Amino acid sequence: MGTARTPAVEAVGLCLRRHRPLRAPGPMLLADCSFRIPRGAVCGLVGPNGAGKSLLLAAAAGLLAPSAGVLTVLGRPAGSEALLAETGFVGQQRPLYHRLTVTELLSMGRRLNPRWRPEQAGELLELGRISGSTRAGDLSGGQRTLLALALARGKAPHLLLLDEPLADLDPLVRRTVLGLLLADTTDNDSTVLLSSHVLPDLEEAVDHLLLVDGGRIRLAGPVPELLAAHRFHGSRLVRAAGPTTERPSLEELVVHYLGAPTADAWLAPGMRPQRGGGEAVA
Ligand SMILES: Nc1ncnc2c1ncn2[C@@H]1O[C@H](COP(=O)(O)OP(=O)(O)OP(=O)(O)O)[C@@H](O)[C@H]1O
Repeated sequence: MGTARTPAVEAVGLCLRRHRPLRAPGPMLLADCSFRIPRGAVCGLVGPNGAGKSLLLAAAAGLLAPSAGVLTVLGRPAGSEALLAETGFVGQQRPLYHRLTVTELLSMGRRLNPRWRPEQAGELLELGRISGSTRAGDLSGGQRTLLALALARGKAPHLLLLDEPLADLDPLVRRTVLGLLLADTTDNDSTVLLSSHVLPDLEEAVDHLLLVDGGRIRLAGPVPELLAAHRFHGSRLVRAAGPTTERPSLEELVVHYLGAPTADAWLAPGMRPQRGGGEAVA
């Protein structure tokens, strides 16, 4: 495990190409992404459909190898074996063994994970009124999401990577799940990186934001810093500090950047990776 100052996730010049065996290199899916997410953050990952959010999460989970650049998770190269116990990943497809019951899956989680916390898994199952004897394949979509989240959270991981975990949860459950994840950052010393298109939910829960578009990082920073660096000039959003009354909401800021795909990227100083001597990567 890294020191307290080691970022939870750090990418320097991260590139990912479409893999095309025995053919010329495929198109670039993630291009020269550089950012750092500090420990303890709840970081929202946003961007349009096809932006590269799932790829970034899968790369951090060690499921896709970078074509170039460096991706470090909790101070180790992404994909290191030691990170298996330290990270929890819930992919968009929620892969579960459909023929196994909830109890069997939980027992597998307990046997495979040295820091298994049954109560952390149990809280999420209760939210979905999920019984242990049900086969995973017989659960509803939202219940399957809660089971996948329970298996990831039960590991008490130091980094949770969640791909659209809120999409099929009802509003009350969504709010409760976000509250639990937020509490985990203190109780478990964990960091959460979660992708979502539901901006009002994110606005309440996240303290950091990463906006990806076309495989590139467009915005990265603590939410208060991002908002303070922009202001409304009449109805136009401009990049300049101003009084709090002229600052955009998180949703307005994200929508502005999505509608202006050629606008320069803005990375808060604390989210730029540091070179060896502490110099920030531009
Ligand atoms: N396994 C794969 N092989 C090749 N290309 C892929 C693969 N998965 C995704 N892509 C491509 O990479 C790009 C980014 O996809 P990704 O799934 O990361 O988008 P996303 O931001 O998560 O989108 P959404 O919000 O729609 O889920 C898309 O152009 C997609 O076609």
